[in-house]
This record gives sequence, C-alpha cells and structure tokens, in this order.
Amino acid sequence: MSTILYDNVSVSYGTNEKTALKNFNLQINSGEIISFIGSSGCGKSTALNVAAGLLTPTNGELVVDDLITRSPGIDRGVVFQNYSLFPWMSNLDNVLFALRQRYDLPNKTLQAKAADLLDRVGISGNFQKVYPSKISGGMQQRVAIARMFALDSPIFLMDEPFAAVDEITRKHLQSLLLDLWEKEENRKTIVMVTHNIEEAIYLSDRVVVLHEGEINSVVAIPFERHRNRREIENKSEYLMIKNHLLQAIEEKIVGGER
Ligand SMILES: Nc1ncnc2c1ncn2[C@@H]1O[C@H](COP(=O)(O)OP(=O)(O)OP(=O)(O)O)[C@@H](O)[C@H]1O
Repeated sequence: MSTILYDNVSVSYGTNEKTALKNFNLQINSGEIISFIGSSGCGKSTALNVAAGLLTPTNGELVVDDLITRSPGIDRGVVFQNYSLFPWMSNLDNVLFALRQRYDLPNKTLQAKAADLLDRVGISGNFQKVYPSKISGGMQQRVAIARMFALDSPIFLMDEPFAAVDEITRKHLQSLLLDLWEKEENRKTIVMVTHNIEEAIYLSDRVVVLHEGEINSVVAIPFERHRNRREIENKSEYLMIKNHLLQAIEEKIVGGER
C-alpha cells in the first residue's frame, strides 16, 4: 500500500507572503499516476514538496499510508528537473548508492543489479562508468530514473522530470517510465509536476489542475493501459480532455471534478 492524503493542507512561505497552497484536499490511491498542472506559481511544486516532506504544511496534514508525515523518507523517491544525480559519482555508482540504501547484499550482487537497471534504461557499457557530466541531459535523466527504481520506494515524486530534454527524448523517457511502472508487481504511486498537457494525459490516471494554490479541476483519464500514444491522441475524447485542461489552466472553473 502506498497512499497519499492531503488533508486540508495550506502552505504559506512567510507571514507576509501570500498562501501558496490553500485548503488542498486530495486522496491519491496506491499505484496511481497523478499529474499536477497549472500556470506558473499556482503551487504545483509546493504541493509536491509537501508530499516529499521537504515542506511542512502551515495548516492541515499530509498523510502517507495512514501516518501523518512531516519529513522526507525512503518510502518516497524524488526526481527533479535538474537530474539530481551526484556529479562526483559515476553513473553506476549513483545507482549503486541507491541500492545500498535499500539492500544489505554483497557488493558484487549490487553491482550486477545496478548494471542491469542501467541496461534497462538504455545506459550500457562505458556509459555506466563515466560521470554524469560526460553524458547528455536525456541520458542523465535515464540514470535518474534507474536510480529511482533502484531505491524501490513505493512512491515516486517527480518535479518536471523531463522538462530539460528535447521533445523526442522526452517522449522516449515518458514511455520508458510507463514501461518500468507497468512491469512492477506492486505498481508505484507516482505524483509528478508538469507543464506539458500531452505528457499529463499520456502518463496519468488523473490530472489535477491547480489555480492560485487551490484545486481547480480533477480530470480522470479514461484510456486503458497499456497506452499507445498515437491511438489515444486520435480519439475524440483526447481532444475534449485536452481542451478542458487548457481551459482549466487558463481560467477558474467552478465546480471542478470532471
Ligand atoms: N521559497 C519560497 N519563498 C517564498 N515564496 C515562494 C517560495 N517558493 C514558492 N513561493 C511562492 O509560492 C507560490 C507557489 O509556488 P510554486 O513554486 O509551488 O508554484 P509552481 O506552480 O510550481 O510554479 P512553476 O510552474 O513556476 O514552477 C508562488 O507564488 C511562489 O512565488
């Protein structure tokens, strides 16, 4: 089980600052993929950082698996836009580091596990041994995904994880994430922040649109898994959902759930 509950969460950054998150109520189910979208400054990262335990609510509670949670933990793996790898470690060692936090196994076994995980995200041979700075942004993000799966947290929290790569790489990484997620026996709960509506629809079970710190709309994505990007984009419902989301981002919609 890996559920997240935002129980009436509000966050203010300082006494004179405006409230970044207001009475935020959301239940996220185990194995669900949820995206937060909305215009700049609407509170997406604040909501994600509360889930990560990096921010404590000013009011209300974050509840993870029925426990009030106010700090980071190994039950929640985090990936940020800027790759979040340790620059002083090779790609292999980055993944190994995560494995060591999770498993008490001989080094050789963990090395093989790390190499296998990197192979699965398409980082093979010499690319495993070099430092992250020696490979492209898209490849670094593959390593970050491998490291997240190595940590094997039941919850993944991702803040614009694919924003810094080109469109083609971005689509590859989205599919890679979904492939890995679908293959897991106990599917991870994934919460991600994105500015990209197509990404949100392709990946998510539900898309949560924020507006000035409040939930404006929660949109269920009805497409079955395994999803084929082209197929879903050709469905008439896809366009309706996309238009609804665009509208919800641009203006305050009254009476949110779709
Ligand atoms: N450390 C901080 N100190 C003060 N105000 C902050 C801080 N971080 C965020 N804010 C403010 O809180 C509000 C929500 O910010 P947040 O970063 O959560 O929005 P966002 O939707 O993720 O934005 P973006 O899409 O631009 O990343 C904004 O008004 C922002 O200026």
